[in-house]
Amino acid sequence: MDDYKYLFKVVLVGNAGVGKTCLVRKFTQGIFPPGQSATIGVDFMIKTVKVGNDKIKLQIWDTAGQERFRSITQSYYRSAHAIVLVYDVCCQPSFDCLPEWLSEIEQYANRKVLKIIVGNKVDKDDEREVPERVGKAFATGNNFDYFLETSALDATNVENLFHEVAMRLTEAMKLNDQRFHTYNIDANRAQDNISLIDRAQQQVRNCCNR
Ligand SMILES: Nc1nc2c(ncn2[C@@H]2O[C@H](COP(=O)(O)OP(=O)(O)OP(=O)(O)O)[C@@H](O)[C@H]2O)c(=O)[nH]1
Repeated sequence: MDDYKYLFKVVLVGNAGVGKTCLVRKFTQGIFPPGQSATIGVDFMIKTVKVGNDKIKLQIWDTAGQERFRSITQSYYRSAHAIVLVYDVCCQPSFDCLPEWLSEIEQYANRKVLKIIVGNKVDKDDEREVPERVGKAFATGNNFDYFLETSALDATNVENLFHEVAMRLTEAMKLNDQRFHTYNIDANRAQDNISLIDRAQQQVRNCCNR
C-alpha cells in the first residue's frame, strides 16, 4: 500500500552542467548515468525515505540549468517545500551565478521554503576552484538553511543531502501540525467558553423572562 506520512516537493536548480540530474539519479536509482545529456525543461523522480518511523515521499524535480528554459523552471519554485541550489566546485562561474539564482528563489519561491546549497563534484578535488569555506560563507551570509559538498560520481553525501532535506521538512511539518493542533484545542476551548457564556446568558434571560 502506498502509505506515507508526508509528501515533499524538492526542486533542484543551478547552472547547466553542475550535476543536478546525476545527483537525482544517484539518489533515486543508485546510478551515475554515463554521458548524461542536458535536461530539457523539467523532469521529476520519486523516492520514499524513512525519518524515524515515518515514511516520507520525496518528489524531486530536476530543472534545466540552461537560460532558455528559465521561464519554465521558474513556475516550479512556488510549490516547492525545499530548493536545492547546486554549483560545481570545479567551475567558478557556476558559483559566481549563485546570487542570480538566489534572487530567482526570493522572487518566485514560498517565503518559508527550505533553502539548501550544494557544491557538487568534490571527487575532482585536484580541479577544485571554489574552496569549501567560500561555499560555506556564501551559504551562511545568505541565510541558507544548510550547506553540503557532494559527488554524484562517488556518492559522497548524496544520501545525506536528501535525508537531511526529508528530516528538516518533517520536523517543520510536525511543528506546524502541533501548532495547528494547539490552535484547534484553543479554538475548541474558545467554543466551550462561548457556549458557557451562551448558557449563562440564556439562564439570565430565562431569569429575566420569568
Ligand atoms: N566528476 C564528476 N562529474 C559529474 C558529477 N556530477 C555530474 N557530473 C558530470 O557533469 C556533467 C553534467 O551533469 P548533469 O547531471 O547533466 O548536469 P545538470 O546540472 O543536470 O545539467 P542541465 O541538465 O544542463 O541543467 C555530466 O557529464 C556528468 O557526467 C560529479 O559529482 N562528479
